[in-house]
Amino acid sequence: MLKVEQLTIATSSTTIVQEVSFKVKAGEWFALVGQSGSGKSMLSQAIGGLLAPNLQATGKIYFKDQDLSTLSKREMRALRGRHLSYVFQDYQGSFTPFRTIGQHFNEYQKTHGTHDKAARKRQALDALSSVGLPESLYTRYPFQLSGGQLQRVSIALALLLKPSLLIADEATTALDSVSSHRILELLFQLQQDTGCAILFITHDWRHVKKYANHIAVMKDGEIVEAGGKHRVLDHPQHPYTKQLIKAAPTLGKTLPSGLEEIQS
Ligand SMILES: Nc1ncnc2c1ncn2[C@@H]1O[C@H](COP(=O)(O)OP(=O)(O)OP(=O)(O)O)[C@@H](O)[C@H]1O
Repeated sequence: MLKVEQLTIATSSTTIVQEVSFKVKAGEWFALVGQSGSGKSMLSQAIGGLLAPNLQATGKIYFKDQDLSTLSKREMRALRGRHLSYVFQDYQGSFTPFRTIGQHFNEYQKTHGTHDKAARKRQALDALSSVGLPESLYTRYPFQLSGGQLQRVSIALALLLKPSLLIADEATTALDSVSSHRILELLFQLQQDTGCAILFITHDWRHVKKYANHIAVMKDGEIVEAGGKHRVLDHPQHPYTKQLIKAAPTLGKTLPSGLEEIQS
């Protein structure tokens, strides 16, 4: 579904992401972990054509076998939202303060071609209830919602058009642990329901352990190790992966993945 090949991202003076390659399969929960500043967000932005203008990307990104570098800005905009969407850590920044939640849905739906007004409203109300929110929030303003509710709305918007890939960049970092747990359970449920793949960027190994199928570990702009969850968590090869896992006491004393040892 997503294939990144030899992707390098640089400014005129510094290389930030260096020759990164990986694949995300349909329906998979792919976790990208690594220290702050290692280039995870930049990588995720490059996939959707969202890099800042001072950054240059080289290499190839294929989404469903289509080379994204061949798409025009317009085609890329159409792809975002419909086939590939994002949930960001800074969910507040995705909302315009003096527009109701309903208006946010409306605008998004119009951009992506749902022309019938009644159908838009019905779809938006259904989307709110799919993320466990009451329909009454439709007429509220973003600042009248809690952080957890607002992040639910951004998930509802991100999944509205049933994308096949959702990029969740530190989606729960700004939430308290109860809200964060609920949001992840919701994402997991929605992933089961819709079959979308998730590229999940996180610092939190508990979430990796619980939800990921596949893990890639990033350090200083490079993927230093990647593999299935069991392999990476229980039998890490790279010293940096070993160090990160060791520093995550919440993984417990049994096998870090919590799975049974593989019998060879
Ligand atoms: N537009 C930009 N121009 C130059 N450098 C940038 C730009 N945006 C980000 N950076 C730098 O690129 C590096 C990688 O940033 P990025 O946000 O991808 O890291 P990250 O791994 O996602 O970190 P975190 O986990 O803290 O979110 C950082 O050193 C950051 O300061």
